[in-house]
Amino acid sequence: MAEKKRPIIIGVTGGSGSGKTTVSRAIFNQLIGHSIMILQQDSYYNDQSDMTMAERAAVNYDHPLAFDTDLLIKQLKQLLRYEPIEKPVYDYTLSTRSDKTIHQEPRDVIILEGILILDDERLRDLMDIKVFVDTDDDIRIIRRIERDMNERGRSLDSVIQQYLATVKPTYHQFVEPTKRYADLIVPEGGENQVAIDLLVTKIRAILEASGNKEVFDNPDTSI
Ligand SMILES: Nc1ncnc2c1ncn2[C@@H]1O[C@H](COP(=O)(O)OP(=O)(O)O)[C@@H](O)[C@H]1O
Ligand SMILES: Nc1ccn([C@@H]2O[C@H](COP(=O)(O)O)[C@@H](O)[C@H]2O)c(=O)n1
Repeated sequence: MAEKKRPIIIGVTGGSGSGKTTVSRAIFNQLIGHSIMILQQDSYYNDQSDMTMAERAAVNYDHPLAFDTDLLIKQLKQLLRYEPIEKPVYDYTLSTRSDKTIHQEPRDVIILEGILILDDERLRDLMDIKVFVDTDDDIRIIRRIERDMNERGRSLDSVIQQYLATVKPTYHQFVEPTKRYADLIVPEGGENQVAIDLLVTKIRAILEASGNKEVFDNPDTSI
């Protein structure tokens, strides 16, 4: 009996500021016209609406327990059955989930991106390709300072304090060790065109092997 078609999941991980989002978007952009989406693990940070801002500021956001991984797995399984999901929306300035959700239709290719997606065996087991974006700590902290001050409403002091107290030690405790689960380790992130081309070629091959050569005339270009 022919195997039932199912979406493929590409996991893209690495430390904060390593270039995960850049790599994911580069893959997405090369496959526009195919049925593809990006799902960010950050959308699945725990809802903390019952906590004070002081309590939220004390949370370690780089620890596996900061995420609602059960919800992420539940929604990934829905997408794998070609069912739509109501994706949570995370607010970094308030450090909690917004009361809005985004309706997401299923797609043939799911790029799952986040710092701890390879830490949980249940998530690893759902992935077809696992990628670790490898970027030195000093480059990542410089990028993070710029990003958190410009986009996440943080002060320089708070970024440095958080980096030294939790981001850096937790990266070395939980994120960096997941490199051993990766099929591909990508130095230089979004600038590594060879790695991105290899990934896109592999994804196209998987899609063709599964009889999925669908290309849309009016592609969905939103991420
Ligand atoms: N290879 C690269 N060279 C220079 N800047 C990069 C590179 N990759 C990413 N960046 C920049 O670094 C910042 C963080 O990258 P991003 O992809 O958002 O990282 P992550 O998703 O891992 O936190 C962004 O401003 C991005 O434009
Ligand atoms: N309320 C929060 C939630 C998360 N963070 C930090 O975000 C980082 C993960 O996002 P990337 O896009 O950088 O991969 C993670 O390192 C958390 O420390 C936060 O600061 N506040």
